[in-house]
Order: sequence, then structure tokens, then C-alpha cells
Amino acid sequence: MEKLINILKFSEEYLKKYSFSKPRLQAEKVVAYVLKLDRISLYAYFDRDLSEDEKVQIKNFLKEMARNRMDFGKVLEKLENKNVDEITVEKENHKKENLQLLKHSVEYIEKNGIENPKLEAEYIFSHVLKTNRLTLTLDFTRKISEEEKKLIKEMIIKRARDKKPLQYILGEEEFFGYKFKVDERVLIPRPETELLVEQCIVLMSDVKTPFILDIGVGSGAISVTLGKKIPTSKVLGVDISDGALEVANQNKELNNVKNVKFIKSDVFENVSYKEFDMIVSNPPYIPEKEYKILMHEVKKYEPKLALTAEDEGLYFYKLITKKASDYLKNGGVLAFEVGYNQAQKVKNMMEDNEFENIVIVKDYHQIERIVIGKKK
Ligand SMILES: C[S@@+](CC[C@H](N)C(=O)[O-])C[C@H]1O[C@@H](n2cnc3c(N)ncnc32)[C@H](O)[C@@H]1O
Repeated sequence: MEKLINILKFSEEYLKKYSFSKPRLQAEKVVAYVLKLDRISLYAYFDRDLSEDEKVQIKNFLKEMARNRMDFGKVLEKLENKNVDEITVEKENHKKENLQLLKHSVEYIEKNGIENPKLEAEYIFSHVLKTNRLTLTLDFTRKISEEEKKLIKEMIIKRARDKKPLQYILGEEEFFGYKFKVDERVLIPRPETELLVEQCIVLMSDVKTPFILDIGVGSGAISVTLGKKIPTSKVLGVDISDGALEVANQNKELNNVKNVKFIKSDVFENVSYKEFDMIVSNPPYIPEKEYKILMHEVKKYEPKLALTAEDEGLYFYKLITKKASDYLKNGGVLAFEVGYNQAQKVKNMMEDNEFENIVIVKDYHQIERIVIGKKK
């Protein structure tokens, strides 16, 4: 895989070698043309990986320029069999048509009662067109193919009419700046959980080679992020769901982490190591009676196994708190994400089970969300 920035440099050098005037500008035009982007918006994509096919197209275009001693505009006219004026008019027409398509999509989403319809439509368009949401309309000067239109339409309908969460439609979510694949086998990682991970990173900053256990990995968001952010750590992630473990392993690959391992286990059942520096968990914590009144799109699409717990949502906290000491070193950390109104109860459980220095951290909505304690 080659990054866009490197291909751009290569193109500029190539054109310099053949004594083209303004080689940088011409290189930008070639790369933007092949990638169907606006030249100005190239700067938002410097990190983008180019496919083999895109690289070949760029190189062929450059060769054509060099062979004929023609600048970008002339080669484009030759390739498209149109003059510059015709190409400009065509681009303007594409832009008008695409803006119209976006407007109709926003209206359709809005009509179906989804919040932030413009943002949601922009995410879908930029995903399908492989552009950055912020430069989407700049890149509208290209034709949206029939195939792309069909895909956009299907996604807009799934979001607006079927109320499917956007993350499941796009198949991805960002967590702590990393990309995670998500589908209906795993919970969509939430921003609150980033707070939990932040705390874990700080707590492990003094430990040379932290051994960490993550219970209930789901997409692998916590494990993979800790593995990335603490490269000296060894992270073991467990989940009872085969589907979740598959997704977590995909995310391990996607984010290229080597110090994370996932195994199937009902909580501690298959965990044999007993010297962890930290146990972290965002377990299912929604009481059954609250589940019934959750938003339709959560109940319909997110896995119930990831959401609900018996004992008024406290089942996993009780179980983990009771057994955690057997799996932690002395002074080891137990860190939980908890549901609404559960923090004090979890704190009490930890106090009753050999934990001290218990701290509760609030989330962005001032809800007590994280409970952390140390094994005595
Ligand atoms: C709330 S989700 C958390 C997912 C992920 N850690 C996150 O924060 O986005 C809870 C996870 O616990 C898993 N789980 C449920 N029961 C379990 C059990 N008995 N043992 C291990 N994992 C379990 C579910 O499959 C789900 O993936």
C-alpha cells in the first residue's frame, strides 16, 4: 500500500524530470483526477492508501503527459475527447445534480424523524464516495455512478425508514481515534467507554509490562485500544459470544496489534493466568425492566447479550468483584464502566471484597460512570 502523499511526491518528481512547468500543481491535478477528488481537498487525504489500480492509472497518465509533452489539461481533453470548456460545464452539472441528490436525501431522513439529518446523509455519501465528509461537496464535481447511487439510496432507506444505527450501516465506528468494524453481533462502542480506557492508561503508566484482562470484549474496542496505547502491555480479552470474538479479532488485525489475545470464556471460566495488573470490564448492565423501554433502534439491532444483566443489572459486577482478587496481583486495579445509578452500589461491593482507594468518575453528562479500585 502506498500513501497518497508519496504518490504525489513521486508524480511531482516525475514531471520535474521531464521539465514540466508547475510540476506540483500538475501532479495534484493528475492525482485528484484519478481519485475523483477536488484538487484542494487532496490535502485532507494525505494519509489515504492507494490501490494498485489507482497507482497504475496515475502512472499511465503521467507517462502520457511525458510522451506527448502535453500538460494535464491537454491530456485530459484527449482522454475524454472533449475540450476544457466542455469538461468545466460537465463538472458544474455534476455538482448541481449531486447537491440535489444530497438535499433530497437530507429531506427524506428528516421526514422520518432522525436527528441531525444533514450529518447522517453526509456520512453515508462520503462513505460510499470514499471522500472526507468535510470536503464532500468540493468533491461533487465528479459523476456519481448508478451503482454508487443505488448504494446511497439503500443506506439512506435503512437509516431513515428502518432506523438502523448508522454505525451498523457503514460497518464501522471510531473509538479513541481508531477505526473499528462493527456489525449486529457487537455493541457499538460508546464515547463513555473512552473515558474508562483513558483512566486505564493513566493507571498503568507506572507499570513496566502491564498484564490486563478485559471481560466482555464485544468489538474489542477496550482491548485493542489498550494494546495500541500501551505497547509494552499484554492484553487478554474474553467474551462468551463467538460472533463478538470474530469481530474483535478482525479489529485486532485492522489496527495491527500484536499484544492482544482473545479467547472464549464465560467471565473467568477459561482464564488461567492469575497475576493481572488490571481487570477492566464494561459488562452488560441494563436491568430487564429498563431494557423494555430502551429506544427501538437499540432493541432491534444491538445484541441483547451485550446489554442486559440479571439482578437489576448488577449480576456481572457482583460476580467479577467477588472473583477478581483471585486473578489480580496485590495492588492490582479493577476498573468498571457502570450504568445509571449503579456506581455507589458497585463501590460498596468492591469495599466488601478486598478493594480500597475506590474512585468514581463522572461522564460528560455528569453521570457517575466509572468505578475503580485497588486490590488490598
Ligand atoms: C456492554 S458489551 C461491551 C463491549 C465492549 N467491551 C465495549 O465496551 O464496547 C458487553 C459484552 O459482554 C459480553 N458478555 C455477556 N455475557 C458474558 C459472559 N458471561 N462472559 C463473558 N462475556 C460476556 C457480551 O457478549 C458483550 O460483548
